[in-house]
Amino acid sequence: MPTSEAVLVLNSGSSSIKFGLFEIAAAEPVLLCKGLLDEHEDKPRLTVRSPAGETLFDKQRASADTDGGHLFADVLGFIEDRFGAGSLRAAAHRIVHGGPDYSAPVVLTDAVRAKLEALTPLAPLHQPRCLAPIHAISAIRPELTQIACFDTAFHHGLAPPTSRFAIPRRFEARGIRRYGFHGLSFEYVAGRLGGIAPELAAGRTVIAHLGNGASLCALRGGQSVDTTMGLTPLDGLVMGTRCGTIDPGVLLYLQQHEKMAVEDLQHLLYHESGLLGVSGLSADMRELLASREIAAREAVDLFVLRAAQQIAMMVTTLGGLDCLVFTGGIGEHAREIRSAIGERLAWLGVRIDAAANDEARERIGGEDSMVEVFVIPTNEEQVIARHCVAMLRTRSQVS
Ligand SMILES: Nc1ncnc2c1ncn2[C@@H]1O[C@H](COP(=O)(O)OP(=O)(O)O)[C@@H](O)[C@H]1O
Ligand SMILES: CC(=O)OP(=O)(O)O
Ligand SMILES: [Mg+2]
Repeated sequence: MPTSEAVLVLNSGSSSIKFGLFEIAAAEPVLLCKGLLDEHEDKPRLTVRSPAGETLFDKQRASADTDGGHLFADVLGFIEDRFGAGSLRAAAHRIVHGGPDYSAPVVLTDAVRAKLEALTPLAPLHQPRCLAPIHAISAIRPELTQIACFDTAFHHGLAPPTSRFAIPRRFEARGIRRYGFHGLSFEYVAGRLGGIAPELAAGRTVIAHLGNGASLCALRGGQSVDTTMGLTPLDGLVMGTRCGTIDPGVLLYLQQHEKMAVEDLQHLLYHESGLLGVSGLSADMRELLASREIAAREAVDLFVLRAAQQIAMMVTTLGGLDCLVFTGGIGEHAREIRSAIGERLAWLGVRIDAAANDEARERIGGEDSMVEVFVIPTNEEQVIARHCVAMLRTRSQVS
C-alpha cells in the first residue's frame, strides 16, 4: 500500500517505547499504524498493529543488542516494505527534558543533540531512552529530518512564585527551577477538552496524567499555570517506581548516616520507590488492585491520598476548580482509583457518577457535582505528529 507522505513518531516513556506512523496529506495527521518496541526481555520484540488493532508485524530478535539499533532498522524496513520507499518525510521524537532553552519543537542538529544530552542528569531515567532512537535512526538514515518535541515546552510559561524553589536565588539563575513534564499529554487533552466543552476549557482545569509516571497540571484558559513535577520527573505524585514529593532531609540522612552513594540514591528514588517500593510487589497498578496483600492496598491508598492532596494544591493555585480530567493508563482504565480520588475531593464539590465511571464514559461527574469530571484518553503521538507537520510546512515555505 504506497502512501503519499508520512511521519514516524516515537514516544519513549519510562516503561515503553511506542511509535506511530502518520499520513500527513490532510490538515490533521492520520494514523496508519502503531507499534511497540519491547526491550524489557532478553529478546527485544517489535510489534506493529493497524489503528483497529490487527497485527501487521511481529518480530522477536534472538538476543538483545545494547543500543536497540536493530529494532529501529526493523521499523524503517517495515515502513519501506509496506508503504513504499521514500514515503517517510521525518521522524519526530518525544523528548522528556528540553531545559530552559526549548519552548517549542526544534529540528535536531548535532548542536541540539549535544544540548539535550547535557540535560541527562535532570531526567536520568528518560533522557537516554529518548535520545537513543535519534542516534539509531540517524545511523541508518542520516538524511532523514528528525524533530524533537518536548514534555517541558507546555509549561514554559510557568513563572515565579509557582516555578520557584525556596533556595538561594543564585541557583535559579543556573536553571534550578520547576520545569514540569507530560506537557505533550496535557496539550493533547486540553485540546480535546476544548473540542468537547469549550466553555469549560476556558476556565480552571486540573488534568491528572496518571500513568507509570504521573503528574498534575493546573490550566487556566488552556495554559499551564502549575504542575506537580519539578526540575526532574521525580517530584509530585507517587509513581510506579518513583517516590514523588519527599522530605529533602530524607536524602541528606540517607547520604550521611546510611552512607548511600549518589548513584545508589538515584536508583532508589527512580527505580525502587513509588508503588513498587511501598507494596514490595509491583509497580503495575493492575497487579496491586488485584492483590489481597495489605502492602499492596497501602501502596494504592498512598497513591490516592497524594493525588487528592496535590489536586487540592493545584486548585489553590487556580483559586477554584471548574473541571477535573483523568488521563494516562491509570486515569483512563482504573475506575477504582478515579472514584477513590473523587471521594477524597468531595469537600471540593466533586461527585463522580458510579455508573458513568464504571463504563469509563467521557463525562463521569454526577448531576450534583460542582465540578465537571472527564476521562479523556491521551494521545501524545498525535500531538507530536501535528507539531512535526507544522514544522515541515514552515520549512518548505521558507526554503
Ligand atoms: N485496566 C487497568 N486498570 C488499572 N491500571 C491500569 C489498567 N491499564 C493500565 N493500567 C496502568 O497504567 C499504568 C501505565 O500507564 P501508561 O500511561 O500506559 O504508562 P507510560 O507512562 O509507560 O506511558 C500501569 O500502572 C498500569 O498498571
Ligand atoms: C515524564 C514522565 O514521567 O514520563 P513517563 O510517564 O513516560 O515516565
Ligand atoms: Mg506515558
